[in-house]
Amino acid sequence: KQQQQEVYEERHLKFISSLGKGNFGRVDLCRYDPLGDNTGEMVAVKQLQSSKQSNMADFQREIQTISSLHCDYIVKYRGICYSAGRLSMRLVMEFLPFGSLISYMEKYKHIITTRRMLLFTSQICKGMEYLQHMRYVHRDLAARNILVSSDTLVKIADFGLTKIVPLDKEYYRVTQSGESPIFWYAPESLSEYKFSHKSDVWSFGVLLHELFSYCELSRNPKRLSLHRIGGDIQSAMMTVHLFNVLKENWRLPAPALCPPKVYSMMMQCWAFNSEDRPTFSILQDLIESSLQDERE
Ligand SMILES: C[C@H](Nc1nc(-c2c[nH]c3ncc(Cl)cc23)ncc1F)C(=O)NCC(F)(F)F
Repeated sequence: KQQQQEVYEERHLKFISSLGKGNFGRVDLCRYDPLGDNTGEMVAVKQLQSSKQSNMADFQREIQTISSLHCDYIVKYRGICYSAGRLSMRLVMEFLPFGSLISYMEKYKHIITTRRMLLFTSQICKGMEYLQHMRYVHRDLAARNILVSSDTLVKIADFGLTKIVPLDKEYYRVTQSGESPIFWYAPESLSEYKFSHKSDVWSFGVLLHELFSYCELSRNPKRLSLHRIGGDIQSAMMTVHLFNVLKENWRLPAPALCPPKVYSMMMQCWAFNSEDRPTFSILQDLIESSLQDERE
């Protein structure tokens, strides 16, 4: 078993390739190779792009969050690399070789079974149950933030927008909207910037829609929503128009070939009133029941 390392020395962290860019950060594939013989472990290393004060604080919080999470269905924290000289530090995480769920589904959509998609759904739901137990609200649950560890294991990643729900309230209210993934947002998040476990359940429903649409770009939530509200709306009005069509009970249409029980699950996640949405543990039962229906 790989030992849990806390501090990584920059001189042994060998850059291999860039994995992608997030809101304010960049993630690279590196080999941590203290022996210098290319036998070291592969790791995913995240660093800030802009050293703006506010981003530094958010990055510190992201590190604080991910280092406190210990769950099979959440990407593992490995440690920290303090860059000599540069004031910013780097977050070292486990590297998941199969990449994001979006690229995985595009590549394997012709051979992946409904049963396997329900297994992935169940794992994400378990990860979210754990996150809720820790009083964290993810706020950016989407297929782009799910990583594939193997053909039978996916994990939740990217805790850049994650917040802790205060003890005396059931929700977290955000001040600035920033780069908002509004097409994954619950109505109360669109209208009042309120985020809770129940808004994470709404986003989980949208993620389910992505998954059962095989993460096809032509069927993605943003494109389908823009088609409904009219693509020429300027962005400031987008939130208002999206809220209004949701208020009038428009929802993302059932993906082709989607099992009725699965679409029904999505629709329950998309209850307009947050208290009418199922908890992640109720969703787990619904997923188990759908799994029974799907013989491999
Ligand atoms: C900015 C980075 N983008 C990407 N990362 C990876 C990746 C493969 N394998 C990985 N193993 C550990 C990590 Cl942390 C990332 C990757 N692949 C493609 C990307 F575009 C990222 O963090 N994305 C959020 C999330 F991790 F949820 F997908």
